[in-house]
Amino acid sequence: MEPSLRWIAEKNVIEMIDQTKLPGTLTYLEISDYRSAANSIKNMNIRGAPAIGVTAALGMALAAIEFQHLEVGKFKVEMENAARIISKSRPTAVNLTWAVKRIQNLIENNSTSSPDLTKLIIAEGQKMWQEDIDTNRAMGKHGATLLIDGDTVLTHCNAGSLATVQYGTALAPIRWAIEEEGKKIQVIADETRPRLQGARLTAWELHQDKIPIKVEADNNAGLMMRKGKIDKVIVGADRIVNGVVFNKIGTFMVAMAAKYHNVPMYVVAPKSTLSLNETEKDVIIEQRNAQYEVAEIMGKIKEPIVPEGVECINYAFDATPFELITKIITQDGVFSPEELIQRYK
Ligand SMILES: CSC[C@H]1O[C@H](OP(=O)(O)O)[C@H](O)[C@@H]1O
Repeated sequence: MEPSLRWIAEKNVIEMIDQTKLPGTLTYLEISDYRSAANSIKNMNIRGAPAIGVTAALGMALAAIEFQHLEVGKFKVEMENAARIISKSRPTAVNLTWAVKRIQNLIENNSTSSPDLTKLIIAEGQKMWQEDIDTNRAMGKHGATLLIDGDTVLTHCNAGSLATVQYGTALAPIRWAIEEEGKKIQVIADETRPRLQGARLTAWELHQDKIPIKVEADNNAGLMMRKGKIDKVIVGADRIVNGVVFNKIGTFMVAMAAKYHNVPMYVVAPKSTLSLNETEKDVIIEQRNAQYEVAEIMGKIKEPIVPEGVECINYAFDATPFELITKIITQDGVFSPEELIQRYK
């Protein structure tokens, strides 16, 4: 699976897979300014917590290029404005603001010229791009210790290569178990209404990589566990706060079913997704366009599936309490939720 985004140094642009067009067509967007980078996150051309984090950092590099002709005081003012616009593109995944803050810190800590700051920012964005891949592979190796030959693993949404620069978070242990350890793993992907990241993206990337994949309607998850057809659940995360994992809407329902059926529930997330000084009340759960996503399925159907005049509800994430989580895997290892707090708080 190729990277979901890359920096094209010869042209100073971000090239990204346009995920709104998958699985039908593989097309690419060339992003040449920071406002377009912010829009690509908001419109979910690129999505997934780590992927939008790196996109945000490279979006800041595009802003620096645009304003490097200014004297450094004015350059910094423009960069603060760019940081604000990029940061507000989506509210829930903490990787976005984490990435922007990392670039802002670099600007604050370097009293040099605008062109030199620009070079530093581009280099930092490229460094974050590579760090993401290395982190994902480390999580894959750690998480694969939890998988045995012959496992059937349920996943929800897409926390794969397309949700990161490459290799994925939740799908990383599956990739590692298969590709590095030769284990046979069957993946079941929840379609994941309303944006269908499981059906459209997880199925596409795993099928591309010849990893056994089946798609189920979201409501099948509980019965599949009751029938003993699911050995483990692995999901990603958008923000892990003290006591709660925020992830794609529907994760909480899957976690409850897993708890009821004693199916291990694993969350895979890099440290950049941790925000342990926060609690649930601090987190904004994104609400997206309900008519477009719920009633019209992003324009993929001939007519809405909801009667005209009937309002739809569309939270994009939900909150899963630690008591429903068996293990959380980061690049440092495998932790119980309690061990995670001890390690990182
Ligand atoms: C490793 S991706 C984490 C997370 O991001 C996805 O959300 P979205 O597709 O809305 O960006 C999903 O919640 C994944 O689990």
